[in-house]
Amino acid sequence: MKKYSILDKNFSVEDLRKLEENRLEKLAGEIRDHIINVTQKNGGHIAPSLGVVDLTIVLHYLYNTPEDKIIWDVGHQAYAHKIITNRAKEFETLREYGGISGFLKSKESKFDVYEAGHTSTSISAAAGFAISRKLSNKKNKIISIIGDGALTGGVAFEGLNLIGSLKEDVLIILNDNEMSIAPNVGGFSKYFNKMITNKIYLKTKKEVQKIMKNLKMGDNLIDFVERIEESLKNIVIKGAFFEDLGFEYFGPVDGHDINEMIDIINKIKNIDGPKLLHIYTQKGKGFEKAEKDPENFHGISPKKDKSENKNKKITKYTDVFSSEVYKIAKKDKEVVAITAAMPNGTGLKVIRENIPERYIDAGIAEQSAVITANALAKEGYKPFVAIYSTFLQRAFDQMIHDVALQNNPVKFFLDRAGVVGRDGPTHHGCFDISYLRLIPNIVSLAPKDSREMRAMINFMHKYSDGPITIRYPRGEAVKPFGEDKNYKKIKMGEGEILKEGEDVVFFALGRMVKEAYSVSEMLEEDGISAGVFNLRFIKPLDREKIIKLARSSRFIVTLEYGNMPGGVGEGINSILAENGISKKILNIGIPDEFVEHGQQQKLFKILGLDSESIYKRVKTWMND
Ligand SMILES: Cc1ncc(C[n+]2csc(CCOP(=O)(O)OP(=O)(O)O)c2C)c(N)n1
Ligand SMILES: CC(=O)[C@@H](O)[C@H](O)COP(=O)(O)O
Ligand SMILES: [Mg+2]
Repeated sequence: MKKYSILDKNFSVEDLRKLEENRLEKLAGEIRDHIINVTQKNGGHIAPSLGVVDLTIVLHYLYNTPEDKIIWDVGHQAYAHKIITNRAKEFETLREYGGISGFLKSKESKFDVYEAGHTSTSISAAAGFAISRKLSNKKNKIISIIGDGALTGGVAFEGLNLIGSLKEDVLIILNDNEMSIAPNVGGFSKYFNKMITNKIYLKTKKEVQKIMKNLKMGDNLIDFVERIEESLKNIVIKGAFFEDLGFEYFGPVDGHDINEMIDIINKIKNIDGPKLLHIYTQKGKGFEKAEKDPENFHGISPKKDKSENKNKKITKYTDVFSSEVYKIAKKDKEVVAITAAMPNGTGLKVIRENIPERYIDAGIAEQSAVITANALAKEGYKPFVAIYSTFLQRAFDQMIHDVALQNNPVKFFLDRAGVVGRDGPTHHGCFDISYLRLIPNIVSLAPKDSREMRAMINFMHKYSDGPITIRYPRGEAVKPFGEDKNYKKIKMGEGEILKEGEDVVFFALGRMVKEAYSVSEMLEEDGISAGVFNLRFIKPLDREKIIKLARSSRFIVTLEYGNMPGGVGEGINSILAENGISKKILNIGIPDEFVEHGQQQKLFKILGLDSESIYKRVKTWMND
């Protein structure tokens, strides 16, 4: 037998399949070490990935991947999959610009058969692959792995519903670790828990099956079995939820017992039709700190970021939101805080801990969270809904059909707006400016700095005419700057003139106001008089001041931290066109393409959004 090392450049998935079963545990240890070492340096989803190392080995050991398709839900737990599928060395570049992605990427490997980043898509994807397999007369296997958290997302159930009716050969593996990012919530979570812990149920089910097997026609035992079944009805019927949907249910099985998993998967592999295998695992398995605190070790920061910020007192936009919402909620009993499974990331943890009666975690169910908030607002409550920009995309229809159409005063806090960094294109919050601008009735804000953000949150709290949103980026908040004597006076639809200038005027939004301000100072040094207008509102735009300033300037530049199609730049262009103002206009923002993963500041620069790049671009453009 060839000696193996997972870091050996030539180690391949074929080598794994040649290993004796009793060597797999050692391999699991080696893979865990590699994951721990790399994530300590680069950051990343350490706990979810450590939890499924054993399962990943078993799947690649038993199945003929990539012909047999393994679909990972989210993909944040797929580090072992990457390492096993011939990327062990490259894994050292995890989440670096140009390096290995933190999620699945088809262009990275043919083993990454389906890309994700948002949860709960793996079951519907399996349905698509199963239909394709049938239409093309293929025989490959299809396996989806979904976490208990991801199974709180409605689309997962839509997928189950479809596969159950298709009756195709698909194996869904439910990886149950009782954790979403935070402890998992909701009825299903309790239900799974019961299935794992209810040993009586498991034992008795086996007993009943044994009795049934030995039963002969006309046997008096029929009465006896019926009585047992009757008394167990509740439990057995509950356990049969997946079976009623058309799946054969197996488990629960210890997801760290490689031999047991090999055993059961070998047994069920060739059973036709939809199957669900329930495994239970420990998030963070093999790394003590992560096992003890899986919530904080769900995803960790890169070492570099940690050491850079060690002695710095930084205030993040999330901190500003968190402290402000807490202050407001303490005083106002009508405030209800709502998250879709992200109490930590959004900063709502403080409400969970201090005002639990007015804290709702809807699960990974953005659509449901938005509808719930809408009904609460209708009843006179003040829902503060905190959802990342990227995840609110899931609830686009609810924003239109429920909230905006009924014009209820729901307050939305869109964290991670703009480029988030290492998570990459599935997570960048690039589209909210465009997708919210097109919806009637919704007022939207973006703060230029932390002080303005506080003022805006208080403005939102008092605003009761309809839905209102605010967007802010991931990470450190811009420190208060500018004259800004009137910062407390946020008035509906009014922007703020920060600086006047006749040569060029910058209409800047949110995070970009600071850059515009710096560029204006650089231009002043070149003798170019530059004005800066802080838009404050994405919608409604301050038409009056925009027209006035545009008329009094020779050049116009718009700046936003979001994708440009449908953005504020386009909004300003149309205001100017409507008013017959024809001047040279430059729209700056994120171009109409997906942005790769990498360090946040680096991406900001690559996109040309930093003041140096803008300055150079504007100077060239003015001279063209
Ligand atoms: C639509 C959507 N909302 C929120 C998230 C953020 N998120 C990523 S992983 C995760 C928890 C997933 O839990 P589970 O599926 O049980 O996987 P585990 O991390 O426990 O292995 C959440 C909430 C997301 N990726 N997609
Ligand atoms: C996998 C996933 O979707 C989350 O874990 C996400 O990576 C969190 O992002 P933040 O680190 O910005 O909270
Ligand atoms: Mg989980």
